Amino acid sequence: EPTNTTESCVYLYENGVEAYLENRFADCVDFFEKALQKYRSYKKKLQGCRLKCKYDAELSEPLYPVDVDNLLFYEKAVKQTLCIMRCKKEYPEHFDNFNVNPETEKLFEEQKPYEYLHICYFQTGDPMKAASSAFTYLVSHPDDKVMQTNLKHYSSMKNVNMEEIENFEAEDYVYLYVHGANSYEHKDWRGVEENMEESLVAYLQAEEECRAQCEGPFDQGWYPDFIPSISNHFTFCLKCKQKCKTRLGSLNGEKHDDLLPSHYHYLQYAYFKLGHLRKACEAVASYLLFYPDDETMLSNMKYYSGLPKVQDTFFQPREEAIRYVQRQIYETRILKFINKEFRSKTIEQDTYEASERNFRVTLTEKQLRGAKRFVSDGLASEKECKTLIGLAKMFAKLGDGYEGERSPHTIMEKFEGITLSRALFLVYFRLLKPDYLDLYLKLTEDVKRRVQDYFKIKKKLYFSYTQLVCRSALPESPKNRHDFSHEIHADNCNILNSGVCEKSPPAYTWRDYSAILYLNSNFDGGEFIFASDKAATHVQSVIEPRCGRMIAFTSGSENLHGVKAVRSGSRCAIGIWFTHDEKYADEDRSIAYHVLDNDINFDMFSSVDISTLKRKTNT
Ligand SMILES: O=C(O)CCC(=O)C(=O)O
Ligand SMILES: [Fe+2]
Repeated sequence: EPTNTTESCVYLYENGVEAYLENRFADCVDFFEKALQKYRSYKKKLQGCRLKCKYDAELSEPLYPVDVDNLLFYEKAVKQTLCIMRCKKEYPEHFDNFNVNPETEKLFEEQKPYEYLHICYFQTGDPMKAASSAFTYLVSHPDDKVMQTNLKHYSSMKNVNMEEIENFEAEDYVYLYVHGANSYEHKDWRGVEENMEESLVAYLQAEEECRAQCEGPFDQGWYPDFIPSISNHFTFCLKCKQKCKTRLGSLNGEKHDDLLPSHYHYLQYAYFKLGHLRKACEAVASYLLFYPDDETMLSNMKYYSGLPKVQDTFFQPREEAIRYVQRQIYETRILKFINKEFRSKTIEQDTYEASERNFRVTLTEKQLRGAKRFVSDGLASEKECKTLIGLAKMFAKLGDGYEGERSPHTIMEKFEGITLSRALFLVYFRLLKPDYLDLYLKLTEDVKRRVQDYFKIKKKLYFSYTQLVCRSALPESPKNRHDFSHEIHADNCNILNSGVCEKSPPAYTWRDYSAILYLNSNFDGGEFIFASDKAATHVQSVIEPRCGRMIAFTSGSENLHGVKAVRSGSRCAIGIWFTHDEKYADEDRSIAYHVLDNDINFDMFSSVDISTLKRKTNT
C-alpha cells in the first residue's frame, strides 16, 4: 500500500468512489471521511512547516552584518529550505517520499468528495449530514444546479433542520465573524469587540495559510536560467496568492469582497459605543487604508475628531492593517507590470516552443491502476480548445450529415461532431476557414507524437480515424442520472458475456492505440473511467476531462473504458485511433496537408470518392 499521505488520500478517495459505485454506502462514508481527514491534516502540517520556517529564518542571526547583493535574501532561503526539510522529517506519516501531486490537491480543494459523500450519507440514513455535505459543496460551487436541487430535496425532509446545517470545511473565522455581526445586530458591543478581534486574527492566519499553500512546486516546462526560473516560480505563486482573498471572502457561499476591512468597520463602532475612543480612531484609520475615499468613514473621522477627548494622533492605523495593505499594493503593482510587459509575441513564442519540447506525463500506469495507459496535460491552450468546440458547434447546427441526431450510446444525450475528413471536405469546398483544419491537424499530430514517445513505438504508426465529438445532456434528461454516456468497452474487440473480448467485426480490429484529447470541463459528469469488467463493478481510475488533457492507451481488452453520464452541459473531445496496418490508414490526412499547402492535385482526389468523406462515421 502507498506510504505517503497524498497517495493514501487518493487511495482512500478511490476506495470511496468504488464503494459508492458498488452501493456499499457505509464503506463509502467511512472511506471519504477518512480521506478528508487525512487531507486536512496533511495540509495543516504542510502549511505549518512553511510558515514556521519563514518565521524562524526571519529571526535568525545573519551570517554577515551587512546585506550585499541581496545575499541576505538567499541566506534566508537556504535556511528556510533546511528548516522545511527538517520539519517534514518530523511528520514521516505525511511527508515520507513526499511528492506533491497537483491532481490530488485539486480533487480535495474542489471538494469533490462531497459530491459522493452526500449520497452515501443519505443512503445510510443520515439526511442531516447529507444536507451539510451538499451545502459544503455548494459553498465552493455556488452555481451547481444539480447540487442545489439535492440540497432543496434534503431540506424538505422532516428530520432535516436547516438551522443546523453545517459547512464542514468552514475556516474558524467564518463563525466568529457571523457571531460578531449578530452581536452587532443585538447591540452587544462587547460581543462585537470579542468576536471581531478574534475573527480578524483567525482571518489573517487563514490567509497566511492559504498563501503558504501557494508556495508549492511548479513545473517550469523547460530549463530556464537561474533568474528567469526564480521569477517564473515567483509569478506562479503570486498569482495563486492573489486568489486567497477571493476564496476567503466567501462566508458560507455569500461573497464579501471587503471582508477584512469590514472588521474595522464593525470595530470602530463597537469601540466608540464602549467608550474606547483611541481604539475607535485606530479602526477608522485602518479602514481608510483600504478605502481612502469612503464617505461614511470620512464623516465618522470628522465626527470623532470633533470630540473633546480625541487627539489627532489617535488616527494611527493598526500595525497588521498597514502591513497587509502595503503588501497588497506592492503585489498588485508587480502583477500589473508582469501582465503588461510580458505580453510581447516573442516571449509567448519562447515559452510555447520550450514547453513543446517537454513531454510531461500527468498520470502514470501505476496511478491509473492498469498497464499501457497514461494521461498527459497541456496539449492545447484554452483558445485552441474554444476554437475547435466552435467548429463542432457551428457545423452541428447546420446539420452535419451524421447518422442520427442522438447518441448511439444513450438516448439521454445528443452526440454531434466533426471528423477530420469532414473538416477537410468543408475547407475544400470553401465552407470553412483553413485555420480550423490546420489546428485540428496540428493538435492531433502532437497527440500522435506523445503516444509514440510514451509507448516507445518504433514500427510505423498511422492515423486511422479522427473525430471531434460533443456529448450534450438533453434538456429533458434527469439531472441525477448514473448511467453511462459511453458503456464500458474495448476499442478493438467486442466483449462477450463470457468476458472474452472477441477480435472480429463489427469491432474495429485494426486499431492498435487510442487517444482522446479533451477540449473542455464546463459540464457535469462525463468522467472517463478505466474499469476491469464490462459492468464496471471494479473501477480502476477516474479521469476528469479538461482542455488540453489527453488520455492514451492500447486499444485492446487490457484497457476497458467508458464515459459516465454527461448530466448537464456539453462535453467535447477529439477521439483518435492509430493503427500499424497501412490498409486502414486515413488517406484524408495527407490530402488535408496538400489542401492546406494549396497544391491541390485533382489526381489525388480521383482515388478517393469525395462523397464518402461525408458518410464515413464512427459510432
Ligand atoms: O470520450 C471519451 O472519453 C472516450 C470515448 C471512447 O471511449 C470511444 O469513443 O471509444
Ligand atoms: Fe473507446
